[in-house]
Amino acid sequence: MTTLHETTTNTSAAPPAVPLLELVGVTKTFGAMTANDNIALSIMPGEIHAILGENGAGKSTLMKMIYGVLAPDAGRIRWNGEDVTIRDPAHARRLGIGMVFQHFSLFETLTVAENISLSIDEKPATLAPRIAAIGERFGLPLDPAALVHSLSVGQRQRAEIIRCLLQAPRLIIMDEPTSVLPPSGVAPLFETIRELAAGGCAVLFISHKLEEIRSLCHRATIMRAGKIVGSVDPTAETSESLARLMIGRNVPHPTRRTARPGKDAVLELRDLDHTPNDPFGTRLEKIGLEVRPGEILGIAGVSGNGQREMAALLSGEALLPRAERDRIRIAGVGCGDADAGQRRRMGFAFVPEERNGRGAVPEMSLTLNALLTGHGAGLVRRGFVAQRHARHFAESCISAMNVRCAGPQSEARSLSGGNLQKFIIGREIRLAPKVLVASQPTWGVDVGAAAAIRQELITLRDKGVGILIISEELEELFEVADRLQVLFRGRLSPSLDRAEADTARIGDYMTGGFLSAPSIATAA
Ligand SMILES: Nc1ncnc2c1ncn2[C@@H]1O[C@H](COP(=O)(O)OP(=O)(O)OP(=O)(O)O)[C@@H](O)[C@H]1O
Repeated sequence: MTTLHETTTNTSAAPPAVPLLELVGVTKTFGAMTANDNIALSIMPGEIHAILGENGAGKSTLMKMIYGVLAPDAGRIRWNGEDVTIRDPAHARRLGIGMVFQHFSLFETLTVAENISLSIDEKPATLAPRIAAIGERFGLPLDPAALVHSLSVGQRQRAEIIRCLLQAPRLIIMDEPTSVLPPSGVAPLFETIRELAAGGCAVLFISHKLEEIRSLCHRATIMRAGKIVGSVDPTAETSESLARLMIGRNVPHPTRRTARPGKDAVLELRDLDHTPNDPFGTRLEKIGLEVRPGEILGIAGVSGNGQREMAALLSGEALLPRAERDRIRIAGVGCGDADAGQRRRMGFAFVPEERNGRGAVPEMSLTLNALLTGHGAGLVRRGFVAQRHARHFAESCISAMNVRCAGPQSEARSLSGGNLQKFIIGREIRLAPKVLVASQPTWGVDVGAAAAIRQELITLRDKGVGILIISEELEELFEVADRLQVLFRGRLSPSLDRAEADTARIGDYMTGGFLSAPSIATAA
């Protein structure tokens, strides 16, 4: 293993290069939890530097200190060879540090341009064409006039990335920037990053996608439980060896046997047309699908093609008129007009793509978050919360999913992104549903935990549960789904068995290839 300095020190007579950013002995604790322990790190101008680590390893905490969101308890931060105390994000931006957050920091009721104008100090009207232009140039198309609450997670992340690029930073911190980008958006983003680096901008890049790190980054620093455990040239590693360095063991691959689905569907959408209230939403047309007990149906497609609208209709967040209730059926019973609580009582469980706000209440403890959807599962008795049961239930989610936290009393917001996701999945699985709908189930989750979640989903399927997974990650769908359908511009493709669903076929469907098929064209 080489160290950073071995690769960056110039052996000629040129003066030693000064790191753009240097961390010396940086430490941060939260109560008894040491999130960052004596961190030493240096980044040169023009370097694309990956920070790798399991969920909860301390990556985001470290980035937040560099961006002035958190203050270190000990240690020094040096910028361009001089000690600095980064007081807040505005100070970081003045220094030339930009950050794309994993949890979005956009105001929902403002437009994209209004949001960006808050940190750029330029009028939304003059910003709008620049936003459109930079979006166009970097393959991140986005309507500057769109209200943020109407955007998908992927589109919100685009807004964050564009905001950061507009500030022309000298160091750009990207916390899982590709996790919700469409596959076609990754290559242009990498081109952007390479261009930025060629111009001398340093990039700190956090990702759980090891192939991305191998193809993009010059160095990778590996963190485990708050400490740096290594620094490598990722191009000289394989994904397996990087994963091993990160989690300290080989990553298991989920095992599965052929599905033996039951006959009668546990979830059906029949010829469903739906125009969302949101003017920026996607209209759904003639959506039809069936999930039987003991099978996993995967919905592939790039986010923004109706995934949000479909998830809202499935979960009961958006309702159909009573006359159309039969277009959505759970275990054969029409429920299109039933609210989320009624559907849950019918055996429906749901993992939304947004863990904060929809999947969990950030300010509440994990026990109370377990109660949110688990109250019907014996956690409330005679109108009173059964405290002990609720705590045990939360504890069982924590231990089964290996959630890194201080215990069931921890507030949801104190968990790292991936750990909160693991908790939410664990909670929904433990409700013993008849049907589970999970949207982007492993978004932001490390490779080891993603494999564990996929295995849990397969095990749940084998117990006879019908599962619908909406995911942008084709690899994931190929690993867990028994059948696949693709959502494109609010239309759902015919179903393909996993054996017939190769990347080329799905890719064709993802660009609307199925719409020219005679049966669909007629239906249109
Ligand atoms: N505000 C906070 N209060 C208490 N604990 C916190 C707080 N912020 C972070 N932690 C804890 O610090 C540890 C490191 O969290 P951090 O978010 O830095 O991890 P991460 O490596 O970015 O994980 P992920 O890959 O899941 O995003 C976690 O155990 C987390 O629970």
